Amino acid sequence: MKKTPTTDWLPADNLILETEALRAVKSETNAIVIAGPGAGKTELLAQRACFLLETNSCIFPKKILAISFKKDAAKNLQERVEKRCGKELSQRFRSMTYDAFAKSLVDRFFLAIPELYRPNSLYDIADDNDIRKAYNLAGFVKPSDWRNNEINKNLRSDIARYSLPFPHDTDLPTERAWQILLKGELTPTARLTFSMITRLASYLIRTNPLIKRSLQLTYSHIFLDEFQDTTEPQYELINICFHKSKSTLTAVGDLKQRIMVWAGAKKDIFSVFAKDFATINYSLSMNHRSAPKLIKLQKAFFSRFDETPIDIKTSEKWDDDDGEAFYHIFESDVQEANTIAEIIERYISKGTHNPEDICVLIKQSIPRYGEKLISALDKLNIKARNEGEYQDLLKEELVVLWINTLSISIKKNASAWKYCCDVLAKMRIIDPDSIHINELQSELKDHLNNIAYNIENIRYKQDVRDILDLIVDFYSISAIQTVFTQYARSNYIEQLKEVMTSHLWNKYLQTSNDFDKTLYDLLGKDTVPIMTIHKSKGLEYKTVIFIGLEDSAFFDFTRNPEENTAAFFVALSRAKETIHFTFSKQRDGIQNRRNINDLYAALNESGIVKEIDHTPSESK
Ligand SMILES: Nc1ncnc2c1ncn2[C@@H]1O[C@H](COP(=O)(O)OP(=O)(O)OP(=O)(O)O)[C@@H](O)[C@H]1O
Repeated sequence: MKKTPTTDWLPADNLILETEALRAVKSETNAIVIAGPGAGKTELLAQRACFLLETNSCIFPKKILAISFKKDAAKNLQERVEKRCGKELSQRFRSMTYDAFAKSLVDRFFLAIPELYRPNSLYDIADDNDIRKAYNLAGFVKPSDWRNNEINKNLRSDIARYSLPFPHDTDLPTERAWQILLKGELTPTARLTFSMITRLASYLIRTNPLIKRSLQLTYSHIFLDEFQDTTEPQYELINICFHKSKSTLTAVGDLKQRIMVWAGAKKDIFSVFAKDFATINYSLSMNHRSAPKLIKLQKAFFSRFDETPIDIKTSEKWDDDDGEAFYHIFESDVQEANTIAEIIERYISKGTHNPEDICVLIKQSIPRYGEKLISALDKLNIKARNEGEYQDLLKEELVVLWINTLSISIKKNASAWKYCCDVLAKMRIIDPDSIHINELQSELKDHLNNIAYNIENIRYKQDVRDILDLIVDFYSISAIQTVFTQYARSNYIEQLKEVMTSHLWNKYLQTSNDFDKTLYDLLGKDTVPIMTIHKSKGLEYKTVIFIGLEDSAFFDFTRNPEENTAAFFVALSRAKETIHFTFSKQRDGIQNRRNINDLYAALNESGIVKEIDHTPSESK
């Protein structure tokens, strides 16, 4: 294996890293990298992976484990590393979500879980309904309370707070609910939330020193992305797995983007981690993403956070006066939808933007803030959709396999063909460069003909389901479960099949039975993404349009100003060149901007936001 001396190593793709970033990339100790939006935190992790693998600082055959929150973030990082340092080296880089990491431990070492805590069967993922029912069966929640959101939230966090083993005399209801969910007393199968799976994984590692040892021997380096959002159960797992080990941990994050405290993010995570793992801290000062004027806008928010502000530098690719921000005032959400749709149409028809370059962001409810805009865009023949519904689905390995296989069944597509051949070779344990690959390819071609025939004969929704089954049968369910270990336990494959069947069938009808267009639409091509701020984390767009800068969108601003300000900060920091904010005087009643006055104060302080009042002059 070729090895680059550490002194000769240069960042991949000729990227220039600021001094602190380069130090963090080459760090030999546990480290925290704190940096604002667009500073290149994700890029830094990709470069560090290249450094460790290319210089063999991650000594062969040891591996790197990268843990993110969202499936798309984990997948993007995996792809970035593969692109930067090639297929062979990147085989020693494993990027997954916290949920997938915990679940893979529970699934792989299922029988090592002590009997009392072992799920009774293949388990499903529990939702709020399951949790309520479990507490109810345990005698602690009345069905009449079921519709109370606050109760739901508390039950979910009680379940998450409960660390194993039993018993905790102080919380018998939760202990009983745990047992009900674990042993499938509600349904034939056990139902677990991801926080329960994470607690189970921690308990498994705590009670099995050999598994812990093998984990530490496998992974010499651990990356933790978006560290500011780490919850207590997640930190417990990381700590149990790697505390006092020889593995080196690198955590990257930004306190200004901490928007998951409501979901249990640990507020003192950086200081606790720094103490437990004796970290060296690095701080980055570049923003590679946003134009200078938008950086000015972001800076106006810095004083709102409990963090020492640093002087952010912009990329040299911009001119000083690049970047624009607009604040629109509308009479009603109908006027808002029509005007914003026209603005989007102008961007697209001028040729400066593809639909995917524009992102519509909403604080919470897409039906309330986005539906009218979707209809107004539809009238202009512009597709827009709630991207959050597709984001995770489209990153599922099995979904990627389905889509690629379907796509090469109907027309040539070199990258999809290569993907399917590579996966098939892996499943059949055949070297892609050996002569046996020809047999495998002709087997795949026969199968594709069969699928193409079935696609041509789709009449009912069931036909779509059958095609997905056909594909699973061809690769074989056991091979899928071996290569994509996340499907090893639980009936997740069945759930995915149902969701995919519905999406494909609906789009097939919408596209007048054109299966090629069906796939194109499913992938969100030529479509304006609409999503909540939480779904936009880590993403970036040429233009961002934030709908509804109003009190009711930030309904708990007064109680929780910091997290709400952080949410707004995440939204505005997704934009590369332009951002629009809207305020509508009428949206299901009169809207105000009194409680969120501080957000407006910051926009004003920046001195760059242009106000456009669209209300008819008689009602101003
Ligand atoms: N050293 C660099 N030189 C040039 N461009 C870079 C560099 N590092 C990152 N970028 C680019 O800047 C943008 C932001 O990078 P990245 O997504 O890694 O930032 P981040 O710190 O993770 O952002 P956020 O926290 O806002 O999600 C991306 O388009 C990335 O390709």
